[in-house]
Amino acid sequence: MPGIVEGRPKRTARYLPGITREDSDDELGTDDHPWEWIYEDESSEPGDAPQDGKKRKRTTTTTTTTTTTHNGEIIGARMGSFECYLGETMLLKAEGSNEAWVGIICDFQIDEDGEKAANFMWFSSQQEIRSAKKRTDYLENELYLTTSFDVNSLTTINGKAYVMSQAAFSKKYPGGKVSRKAKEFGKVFICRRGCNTRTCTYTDEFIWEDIYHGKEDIEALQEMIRRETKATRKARAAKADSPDRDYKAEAEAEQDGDYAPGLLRTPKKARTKDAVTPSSRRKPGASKPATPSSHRRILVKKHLEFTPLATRFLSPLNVQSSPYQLARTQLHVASVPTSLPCRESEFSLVYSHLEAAITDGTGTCIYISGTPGTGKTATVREVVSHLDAAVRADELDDFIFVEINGMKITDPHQSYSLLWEALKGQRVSPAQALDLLEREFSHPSPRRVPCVVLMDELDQLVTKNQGVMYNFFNWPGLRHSRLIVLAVANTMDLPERTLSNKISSRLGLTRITFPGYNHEQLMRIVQSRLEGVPGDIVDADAIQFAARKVAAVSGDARRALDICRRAVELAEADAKAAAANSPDETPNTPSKTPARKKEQESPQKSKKKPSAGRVTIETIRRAISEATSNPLQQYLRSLPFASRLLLTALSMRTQRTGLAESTFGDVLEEMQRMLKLAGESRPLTLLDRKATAPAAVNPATDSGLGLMGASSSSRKNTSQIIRPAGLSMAAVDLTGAGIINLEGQKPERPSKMRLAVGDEEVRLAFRDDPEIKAVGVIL
Ligand SMILES: Nc1ncnc2c1ncn2[C@@H]1O[C@H](COP(=O)(O)OP(=O)(O)OP(=O)(O)O)[C@@H](O)[C@H]1O
Repeated sequence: MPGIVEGRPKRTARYLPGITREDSDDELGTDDHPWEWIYEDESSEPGDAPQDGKKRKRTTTTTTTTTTTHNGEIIGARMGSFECYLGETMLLKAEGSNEAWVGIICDFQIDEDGEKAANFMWFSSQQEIRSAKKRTDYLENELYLTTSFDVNSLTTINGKAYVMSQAAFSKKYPGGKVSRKAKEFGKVFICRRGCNTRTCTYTDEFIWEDIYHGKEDIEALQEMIRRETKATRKARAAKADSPDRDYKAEAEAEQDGDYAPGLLRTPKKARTKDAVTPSSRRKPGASKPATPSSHRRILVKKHLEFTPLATRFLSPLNVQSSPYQLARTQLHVASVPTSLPCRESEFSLVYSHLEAAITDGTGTCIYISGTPGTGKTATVREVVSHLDAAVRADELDDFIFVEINGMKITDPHQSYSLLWEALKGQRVSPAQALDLLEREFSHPSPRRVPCVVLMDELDQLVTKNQGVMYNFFNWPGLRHSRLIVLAVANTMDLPERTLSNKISSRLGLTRITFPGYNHEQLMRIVQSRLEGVPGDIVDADAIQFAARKVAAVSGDARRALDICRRAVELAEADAKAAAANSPDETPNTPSKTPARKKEQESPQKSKKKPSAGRVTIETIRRAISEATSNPLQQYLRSLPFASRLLLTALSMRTQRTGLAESTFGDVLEEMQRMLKLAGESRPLTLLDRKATAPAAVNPATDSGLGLMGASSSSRKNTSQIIRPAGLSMAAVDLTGAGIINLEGQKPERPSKMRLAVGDEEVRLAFRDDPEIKAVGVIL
């Protein structure tokens, strides 16, 4: 097991947070003995509570595969003269951490690493309970029994712990303290409550000696804690009232980790978390995932009856004085829509994966891919905000959320620092953070709150050795991490390309692909953004026209929204101009104009609506042509062919790989590929106006910088060339104009290059370029 102390525990004083305790090496002795199983002898009584200190007849073995030679169950383990039994309370410790844990042995088994291990039911100290729900009445050495289990190697055992009620403690230690000289100093704890540490809910007070006598009580104890800590959770409150409620079935279905008391009694095969799929781990009573359009009522705790003025939220309807302003605001890509039409199934899928992982306390990695503007980020954020609402409504266990955007950090390694800060609130360097995260995720910590990480623009987090991507994909699979990674990228195969097929298939990513929107979907998206805008200022066919134009190219909602927003601006300007010409016309209320009134009263009579102040097909056309005739577009279109081809190849490469950065050599190869395809499908009509000496070069056989020959001998007549020097010059010119960023003064094959303008600008500029089309490129 990574990170856990192997072999002998260290002889150092260790502390349970807030509770001083001694190291227990004295109990385990100083010699390195192997751990041996202790089997129940047939003549011994099954289920004796080991805490009573009775000795039983037993047999032992040091091998892990000889269970068949023993008829009895494994009831304990021995290292030298130290023995521990099922149902006993133990102290455990972990390397690199000051923490020590107290847990009850529920089961012996062989762990995933083939080591002798035990499944522990944990106690928690009050320091480890997050949030403001900490109790204020805790005692110095008080522990809360939790519903969390964890399998740990026996080598982490550090001695025995003694748990008792407050009354028993006072009776045994009338002075209220365990003497420093006593053997059990630092190992005696009071337990009077159970706690669900992830929801921070507590059971009523109990008397430890009444409820726990030994291993036979574990199951009932678990059920009691689950029942009592759940009773305050609204989603399950109704169930608690049901007389038929089957706590045992629930307890089994809701196990943290894989342990179900009574189910796993032999060490023959350690169960792994992969044995159960996330969907089959869903609780029978768990709420169904909400879809954005389901409008599920989320019960949010209400503490105050009034909202202080300073934090009152005003609806845009109250602050937007005109329908145009409202439409512009709602169509803006930065505005957060109330729902995401056409993404219901993707929302459900992401929601159910996340809900299951948070509930089960497991890690998972979901890889989300799709072309730009297909709602990947918006959907994930929507899911997280619904999950957050569920937490606040006590329907879901608490979780931490952190967003890491590859575009917003200067160095991919900063992701480590961001994650550590989200987990612990401490700022450390990336190298330190990596070290701390490695330790954190490889150590058991049953109280760990699940962490959801959105890694957006993943392609920007690619590093030379792919360390960042590998770690973020790998950590969720570590048994103790409770890390849920949502990796968002534009291409489906980024993990395979950057990490190799072998590694990425081992990582077992859950993949969700977001397809581009078709025109009907884009129409619905725009229409939903215009809901509540008074005045009917946008024609339905105008929306359809915009949607069709965008769907034909990209299926990008961002682009459709941008075009429509610009069209609204144009219509608003028209309305203002019309109002200036006619004092009766009020630009803010187009429907109140006499012409509009008449038109609304008898729509049949006036077939053609007056366009001033409305968004019509014509307005959309203007918006599109404006977008395509801005100075950047004009500049791009006026570039020489070599530059246009270079940019096209770079854009193609960026789209194909999902990586913003390519080398000059990669881009040349991309051109070679394009030309080869074009050469196969149609005669080339490449023109390099700067070329002085046309020459035929076969693109299929030529390589390197001389690849730009256009044709084989059969197409000699149409062949033109672009010289390597032309391409290098084009790259230098484009760098100077700020269109691309290029590493170094002069392009070499390994020089890195990337677009410094939006990829969509390049596609827009050259989409209808006849010479680019002739190369067979469909942008
Ligand atoms: N189904 C939808 N309904 C409403 N708005 C949407 C929908 N899908 C996308 N949008 C809007 O389109 C814009 C782009 O969406 P988003 O950023 O989620 O796309 P993305 O797929 O993450 O793109 P990129 O890969 O470029 O980051 C946002 O303003 C978002 O609100």
